[in-house]
Amino acid sequence: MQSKEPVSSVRTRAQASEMLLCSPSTGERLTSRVPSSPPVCSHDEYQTAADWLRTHTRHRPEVAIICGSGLGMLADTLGCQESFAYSDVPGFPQSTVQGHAGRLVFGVLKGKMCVCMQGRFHMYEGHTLSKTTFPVRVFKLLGVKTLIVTNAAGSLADGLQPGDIMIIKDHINFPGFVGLNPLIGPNDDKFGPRFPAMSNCYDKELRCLATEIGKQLEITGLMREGVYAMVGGPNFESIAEARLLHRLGVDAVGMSTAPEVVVATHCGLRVFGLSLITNKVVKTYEDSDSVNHEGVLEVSRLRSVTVQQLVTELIGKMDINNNGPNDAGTKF
Ligand SMILES: O=P(O)(O)O[C@H]1O[C@H](CO)[C@@H](O)[C@H]1O
Ligand code: HPA
Repeated sequence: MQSKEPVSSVRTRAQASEMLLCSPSTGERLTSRVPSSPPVCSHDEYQTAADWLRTHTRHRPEVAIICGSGLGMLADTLGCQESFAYSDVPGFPQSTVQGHAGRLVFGVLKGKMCVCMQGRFHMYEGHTLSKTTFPVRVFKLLGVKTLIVTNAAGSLADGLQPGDIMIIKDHINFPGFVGLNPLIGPNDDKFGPRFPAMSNCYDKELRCLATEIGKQLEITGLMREGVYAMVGGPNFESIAEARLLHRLGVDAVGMSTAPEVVVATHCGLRVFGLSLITNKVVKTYEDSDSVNHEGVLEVSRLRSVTVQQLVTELIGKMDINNNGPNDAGTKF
């Protein structure tokens, strides 16, 4: 049966969900934004940011690095630096989390042109997933071929201790299970296919290379491969949640990375990821320990030089022209 409601009073889905965010008594807006996937950024928005950066720097990066909590010092190692505050780059959101400076740093590392995000965006900050992953597509438009993601994470695996480095072999994108995926919305065919495979999203060759470099740096005792799981945050896990993750085979848990990697893989970037283990996730009711962000930042800073050495050597030794198994050819 057809609705008799006049067209002008038919609410769009966006208007209806907007109304749910208002107080039923006063009509006052209760929150500015919920982290659901749409609205998505348009191709023009990514292009505008990329064009702006091209006109403001002569650097043409081939490698992009996203620094996790407390790991921003990685950017300080770049030579011939040029940097921009996120607030100056069109379309970039703002970093709101301590330990994420909010600067985009261009420079050279071991002869390779790099761009480094000193601070990332998280879904729990209230950014849409499209905004959370915005820089990744901008990097693609700038000509980046390889993305290196780093994060701070809590360990569930018995063999992983605070200060250890976990090379990410695979991830579980828990928000994606409930429809919080950065690729939701109309597919932008210029970036990649509607249904991208995720079975090779952490490049095997780069993982092997990192393990070899770990041997040369004599840090193999600190390193192992594992599965990272993204949860929405911002609260840390309850004990029951920690036990569930452990039973599911998760080695380390954090509140980032998976959306960036999904978007990078979708547009054919080769990805390397590592988690710096900053804490053990509390799994027993007898354990009186509890995690906090300050402790996470402290461990990150203590290990940042080692992470820096590993990433620097990896960039130096990686073959920039090998785009890995996900590259279907650049469309720009
Ligand atoms: O994943 P990164 O950005 O390293 O940060 C991790 O550290 C914060 C919690 O201390 C969370 O944001 C978690 O995701
Ligand atoms: N849980 C979730 N995110 C984190 C943790 C953790 O224990 N440590 C650092 N980021």
